[in-house]
Amino acid sequence: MKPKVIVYKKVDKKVLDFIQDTLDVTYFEKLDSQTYPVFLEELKEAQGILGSKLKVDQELLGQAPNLKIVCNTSVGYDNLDLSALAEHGVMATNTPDILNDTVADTIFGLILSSARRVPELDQWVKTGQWKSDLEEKWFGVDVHHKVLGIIGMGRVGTAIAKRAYCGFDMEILYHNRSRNEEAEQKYNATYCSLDDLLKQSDFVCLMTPLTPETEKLIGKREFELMKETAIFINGSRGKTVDEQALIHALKTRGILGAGLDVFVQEPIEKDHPFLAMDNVVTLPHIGSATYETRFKMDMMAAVNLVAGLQGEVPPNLIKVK
Ligand SMILES: NC(=O)c1ccc[n+]([C@@H]2O[C@H](COP(=O)([O-])OP(=O)(O)OC[C@H]3O[C@@H](n4cnc5c(N)ncnc54)[C@H](O)[C@@H]3O)[C@@H](O)[C@H]2O)c1
Ligand SMILES: O=C(O)[C@H](O)CO
Repeated sequence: MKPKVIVYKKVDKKVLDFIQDTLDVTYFEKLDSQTYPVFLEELKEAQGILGSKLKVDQELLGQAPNLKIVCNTSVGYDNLDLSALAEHGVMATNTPDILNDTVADTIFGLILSSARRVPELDQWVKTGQWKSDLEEKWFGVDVHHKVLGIIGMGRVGTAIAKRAYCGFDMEILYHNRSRNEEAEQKYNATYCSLDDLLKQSDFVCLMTPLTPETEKLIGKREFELMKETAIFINGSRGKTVDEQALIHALKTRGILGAGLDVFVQEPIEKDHPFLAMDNVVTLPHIGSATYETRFKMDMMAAVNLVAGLQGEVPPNLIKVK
């Protein structure tokens, strides 16, 4: 008998076929109020689950007595309680590296669109306001030859540094848990303290995982250290930033603007202050959301699932420190 698994996100047929070759799949295109109770029922038998964002904690694991592996289709795994997983003897995997370039492209989209005010000007043109030469009040700021500060110079951070250095002649500062030789040697990145990075950067880009140490890493004090002309970019997780402090910094022009792919609450509340601010560019957590990359992430998660349930070490096993 094939081991039972649950896929709880929409995946390409090729991914589903690959899993079904060796495993007995229950498939939910999404989890919502209708499908979640059925998912919980199936979880009692499931040996593996594949999907994203689901909070996997003591409570969920308590309802999954046969579970052996949880395959996240994301590189970030702050939705997983690693110590609870270890306690229950359940493996977990993620999808690193294959999304680096796609996410770095998204981050550059945010940098460019906030610096050159693309969404604002798009609306200005489309609402018929372009009737004469552009007035100075609509000008943006340059990106090229500016200073980019990257907090979290890991896999994605390094791909951002590559674009900044090779494509935009930017000077790169970074702050990280350890030195990143590749970024230093290939992209001339300079390691510095968090405070020096905040004081000197024209663009501050946050790309750390969400952990107890990085929760609200950037708050009132940090925004006050930034230049009044700085643009803040968040591609990590919403909770790495104190959103109230960011709102204050933006409203009081303590910083020039922000480009955000992630929020404390996703989807964002419809009356959230960011949505009424011209100097904020918002994206709906689309860092890796291209057809090509999402397909590769799903297939990578599927390979992990199959390997884990065939008694192999899954290629992207998350190590519990
Ligand atoms: N917006 C998106 O769609 C999207 C896409 C991919 C990744 N992400 C987020 O970005 C994170 C990073 O992804 P990655 O693949 O580059 O991970 P990574 O592990 O390769 O890099 C993260 C870096 O952050 C550093 N770091 C961790 N804690 C730190 C701290 N307290 N201070 C300074 N640096 C610290 C680490 O040293 C590491 O170099 C993910 O965990 C995820 O949350 C978001
Ligand atoms: O961590 C990731 O891979 C992205 O944020 C998608 O969830």
